[in-house]
Amino acid sequence: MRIGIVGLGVVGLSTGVVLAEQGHEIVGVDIDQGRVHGLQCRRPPIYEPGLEEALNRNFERMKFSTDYSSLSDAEVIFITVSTPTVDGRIYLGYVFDAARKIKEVARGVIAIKSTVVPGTARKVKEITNLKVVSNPEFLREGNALHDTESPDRVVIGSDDKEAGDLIQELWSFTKAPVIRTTTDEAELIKYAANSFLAVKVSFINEIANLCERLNCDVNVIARAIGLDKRISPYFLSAGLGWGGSCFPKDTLAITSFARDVGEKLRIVEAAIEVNQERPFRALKLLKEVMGEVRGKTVCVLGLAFKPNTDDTRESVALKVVNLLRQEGAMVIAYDPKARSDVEMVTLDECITRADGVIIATEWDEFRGLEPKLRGKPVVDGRRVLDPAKMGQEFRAIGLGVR
Ligand SMILES: NC(=O)c1ccc[n+]([C@@H]2O[C@H](COP(=O)([O-])OP(=O)(O)OC[C@H]3O[C@@H](n4cnc5c(N)ncnc54)[C@H](O)[C@@H]3O)[C@@H](O)[C@H]2O)c1
Ligand SMILES: O=c1ccn([C@@H]2O[C@H](COP(=O)(O)OP(=O)(O)O[C@H]3O[C@H](CO)[C@@H](O)[C@H](O)[C@H]3O)[C@@H](O)[C@H]2O)c(=O)[nH]1
Repeated sequence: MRIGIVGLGVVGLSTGVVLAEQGHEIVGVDIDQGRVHGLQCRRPPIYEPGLEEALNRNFERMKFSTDYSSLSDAEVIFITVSTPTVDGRIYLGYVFDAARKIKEVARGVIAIKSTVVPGTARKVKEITNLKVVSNPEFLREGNALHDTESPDRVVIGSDDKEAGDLIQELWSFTKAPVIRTTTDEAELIKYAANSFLAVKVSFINEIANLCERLNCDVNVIARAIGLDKRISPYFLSAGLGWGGSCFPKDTLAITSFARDVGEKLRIVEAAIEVNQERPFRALKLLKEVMGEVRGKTVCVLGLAFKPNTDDTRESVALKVVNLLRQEGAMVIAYDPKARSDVEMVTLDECITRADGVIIATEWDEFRGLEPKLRGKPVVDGRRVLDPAKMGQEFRAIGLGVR
């Protein structure tokens, strides 16, 4: 099948390479000239494990362009453009812009993969007069290709049976359970899933706060409650909180959307509030072991919002950096992949030069650093170190002082 992809970020590219691997012809369109040019030269614009290799393997079946007319004979067109939150509300301008341009050139079925509030697919149908299916994406960055090939479920929201059947057929190779819904329900499923996961992390972070007051370890609590199948062990890692390109914007988008239709999502709003406090928590713990940070050099280990990505969007690590700077500290940082406006140094230099250290992302490289870090004021914000191997000047999220 000839498949169009509009928006070549992590979602568009993962969808593209995975469907190309299944033998489909892919036409990718993006308004970002640099991004398209890089892809034409086999260079992905982002770091995602396996992406460059998959792009090279399937390059013969993948075309990239800034010109929407290349979508003219595509049978299915995925919309995978950004849907940022602006002033606390979802901004759908990129989706509607894509829809208007698709309308000019194409006749295929539109499948919306971007995360959008309920009612958006119906609006895209009004704009384009084409068949529109909501097919939300649940991939995680760092695992994007695996999650696209082997999702836990495929959600297909469609008010037109034939169009829904076509998209269902496209993903049938995944063997994942398929949930057929209305477009509004499919759109809401995506927000309910992300909100639930964000709530789960904020919940364990509140228990972590309590553990710090007591002689308790949140990891012990999380392990024990996670063995209850109804709770499950996933998304129970206490730390500096959730960041990234999805949870922060999606929880804001759905809470403001809910308010607009007359409902307050109190639990999701509380989860946001808990999350906003996380960087302050890191600073509080650091001050406990090194006193005021003014005039001192603090090393932040990890800038990406989570390991195995170079993505720093809404990264809590960067919020910690800003907070340290506001307090008058000089900040240096090390991250295996991510970059920022902070002075970047090697791992060894970061540790040697620092008066204090905060571990902000749980890169594997940071495990086993106890001998190098012992004796320095250290805050383990992601629980990668063994507290038994650290000295007095050590604090960890969710660990009471013993
Ligand atoms: N990042 C994730 O892990 C993830 C997972 C599931 C769902 N989502 C959702 O999928 C969507 C895309 O996310 P992403 O992280 O891939 O985004 P991204 O910002 O990395 O990429 C989006 C791309 O869309 C392009 N674009 C914007 N407007 C366009 C237009 N009118 N025409 C053509 N191209 C246009 C941008 O130039 C950019 O290259 C968002 O709605 C996001 O919430 C993201
Ligand atoms: O136990 C946990 C799990 C996650 N996090 C943090 O939560 C954030 C999000 O992590 P993760 O969900 O792994 O990353 P994303 O790639 O943002 O993926 C989420 O957001 C995507 C975009 O909507 C969805 O498709 C995915 O299903 C959903 O997991 C990160 O900052 C993590 O550090 C924790 O603090 N503790």
